Amino acid sequence: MSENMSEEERTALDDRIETAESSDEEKLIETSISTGETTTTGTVEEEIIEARDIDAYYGDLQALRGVSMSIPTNRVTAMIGPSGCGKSTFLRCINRMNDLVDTARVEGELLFDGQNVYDETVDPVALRRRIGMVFQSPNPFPKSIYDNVAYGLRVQGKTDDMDERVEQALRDAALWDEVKDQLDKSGLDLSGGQQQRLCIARAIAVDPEVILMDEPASALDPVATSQIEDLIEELAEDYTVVIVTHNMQQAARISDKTAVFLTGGELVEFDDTQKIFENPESDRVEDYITGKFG
Ligand SMILES: Nc1ncnc2c1ncn2[C@@H]1O[C@H](COP(=O)(O)OP(=O)(O)OP(=O)(O)O)[C@@H](O)[C@H]1O
Repeated sequence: MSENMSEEERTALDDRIETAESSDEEKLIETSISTGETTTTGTVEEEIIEARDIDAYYGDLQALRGVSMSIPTNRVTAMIGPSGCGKSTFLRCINRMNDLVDTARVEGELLFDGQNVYDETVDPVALRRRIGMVFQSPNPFPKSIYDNVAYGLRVQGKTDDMDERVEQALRDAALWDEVKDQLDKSGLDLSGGQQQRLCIARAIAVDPEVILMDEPASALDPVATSQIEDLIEELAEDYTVVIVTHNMQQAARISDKTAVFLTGGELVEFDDTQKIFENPESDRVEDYITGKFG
């Protein structure tokens, strides 16, 4: 419980806890005092990532302008907005993938689990183990299904119980039943949707805390897209998922929080998904959501 509460606040809180009907409600209140934020729907969430005033540049081009937001733990957070507004750039700031672009530069603070990922002491490779990524086009390695999943585990020296770990990752990615009898088959011989679930299995095999997804279903047909959407919702029980999507209906269907970026790399609104889609604060967001532009 917070040390900085006034006597009055403490008494008010004690009253609330006493009258809370269930122990779950008590837990909710407790969480709000330690780290959480109360959302527009009254739920309380812990945050795992906090962006503070992030500016990002590619050479002279400014791709993000003063972006600040807190991303809740074990939820799906969607980034939407018109083409070129900086959604992918923001996603790639989170696990420092932009380091791989020579001209890219990031200013501001991006806290993950309380530490600025841009601190000199942070090893980006170790960071990316904790914050995995799934890309737009499925990109399995030209290896067997088994080896695709085992790859990251071997790199990390986690070679004990390998068969169990591979199976678990494939199960968690909702692919096991389809591939369990053909684990030696090349990952490239799977369908597009299966390949993307294989990439998700590869990402989760190394047990990250956060999974970043950059339009993970945009190259897939409607059935495969729906499977990926179901999977994303399931993954959020164990992982924090941050997804960039062009598809507003997809964001509305699967995300808990939505960030709306508009042209010029500005984050215009960030809130509970329901609020963004039903009653946004900003007229520009309203126009975007209702298809008046973008
Ligand atoms: N590697 C790069 N080098 C130079 N400029 C880049 C690079 N990547 C992105 N940009 C530019 O940065 C801006 C933001 O791009 P970003 O890909 O983040 O937008 P986005 O909202 O994800 O777009 P889309 O929805 O089309 O994928 C754009 O003007 C883009 O042209």
